[in-house]
Amino acid sequence: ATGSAPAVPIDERFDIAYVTPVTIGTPPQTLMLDFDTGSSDLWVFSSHMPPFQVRGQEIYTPDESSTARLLEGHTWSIMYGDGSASRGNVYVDTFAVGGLTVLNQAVQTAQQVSASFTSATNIDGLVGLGFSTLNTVRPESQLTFFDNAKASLDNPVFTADLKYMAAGTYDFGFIDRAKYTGEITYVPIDPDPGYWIFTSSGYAVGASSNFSATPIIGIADTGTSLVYLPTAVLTAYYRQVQGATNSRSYGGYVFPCDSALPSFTFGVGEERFTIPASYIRYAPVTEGSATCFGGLQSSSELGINIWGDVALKAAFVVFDSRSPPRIGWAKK
Ligand SMILES: O=C(CNCCc1c[nH]c2ccccc12)Nc1scc(-c2ccccc2)c1C(=O)NCc1ccccc1
Repeated sequence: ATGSAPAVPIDERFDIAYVTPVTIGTPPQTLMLDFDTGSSDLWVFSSHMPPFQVRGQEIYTPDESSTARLLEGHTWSIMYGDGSASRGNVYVDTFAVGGLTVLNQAVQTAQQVSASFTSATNIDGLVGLGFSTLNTVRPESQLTFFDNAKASLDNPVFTADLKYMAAGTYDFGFIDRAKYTGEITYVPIDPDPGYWIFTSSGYAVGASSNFSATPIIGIADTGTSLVYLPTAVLTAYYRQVQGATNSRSYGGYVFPCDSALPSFTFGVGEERFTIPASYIRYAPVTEGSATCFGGLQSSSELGINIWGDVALKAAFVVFDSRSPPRIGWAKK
C-alpha cells in the first residue's frame, strides 16, 4: 500500500504549521492534523474538553463512532519545549489518511490543552511521526500511525515535501521521483532518543562559498516552525544583517523587515541545501510591524538543535525507517 496527502499551511501569511486532512471513526469524522516528526503522540481535540478550550477546531467525538473502543485505564500527557501541553485519555479507532487506513489506531483524546493550542484555531491535533518510544500513553505506550501502517506499506518510508506559503505533500510507502531533482543524499539516524536526529556536515552564511565544515547534530522536525541552531552559527548569520538584535522582549533575533538578508546554506554529507532569505524573513513581530522575527533562532535554551519547517521546505526529505533508520535529502 501507499498513501499521499496534502500538507496545507494553517496561515496564508506565514508558515506557522502545516495540517493534513484525516478521518477517524465510523462514520468518518474529518479533522485537520499537524503531522509531526518531532513527537510520537496522535492526539486530537475532543468532546471530552471543556468548551472554552475549543476555539473553532474540529473535535473527535468517540461516542459517535461505532468502531471507537476506550483503552481502559490509559492516559497521556505531553509537554513541548515551548511550554505548550495537552493531556487526556485514549481510544482505539479506525484512522485513515491519504488513502491509507489503519484499524485500531490509538487516538489520544484531549481533555485539556494549553492556551497556545486553543489559539491555534486551524489545528485539530497532532499525528506524531517520531519513534514510538517517545509515545506518552501509560501504562502501555502506543504505536504511531506510521509504525502501525509500516507492514502494509510497499516501502517502510515516508517523505515530506513542504512548501513556502503553499500546500506540499506527505507521501507514505513510496518515493515520488517527480518531487525532487538529482540524487537523494542519505545520512544515518540515531533512533535512541526517539527523534529523527542526524548530523549536518556544516553551514555557510549566504551561498556555500564560505562553507564551515562543522558537525551540527539536530532533529528533522516537521512540527516545529523555525530552525534552532548553536549560538556561534546564529551570530555568524545575523552579523550580516543590518539592525539585527537578539531581543529579550521578543524572545529571539529580530531585524528591520526591509533589511537585506543573506540566504543560509547547510550541509548534508557532500550536498549543500540553501534556505532562501525569504524563508528567514519569517514574520513581523506583531501585525503590521516593521520589525521582523527571524526564521533562524538560537538553540542554546533548548539544549537541542532543531531543523524545523524553515529548513525542511528547502528540500525533499525522506524519512526511511528501515534498519538502521536513515534520512535522505534531495533538491527540488
Ligand atoms: O515537539 C516537537 C514538535 N512538536 C511541536 C508541537 C507543538 C508545540 N506547540 C505547538 C503549537 C502549534 C502547533 C504545534 C505545536 N519538536 C521538538 S523535538 C525536541 C523539542 C524540544 C525538546 C526540549 C526542549 C525544547 C524543544 C521539540 C519541541 O518542543 N519543539 C517545539 C518548539 C516550539 C517552539 C520553540 C522550540 C521548540
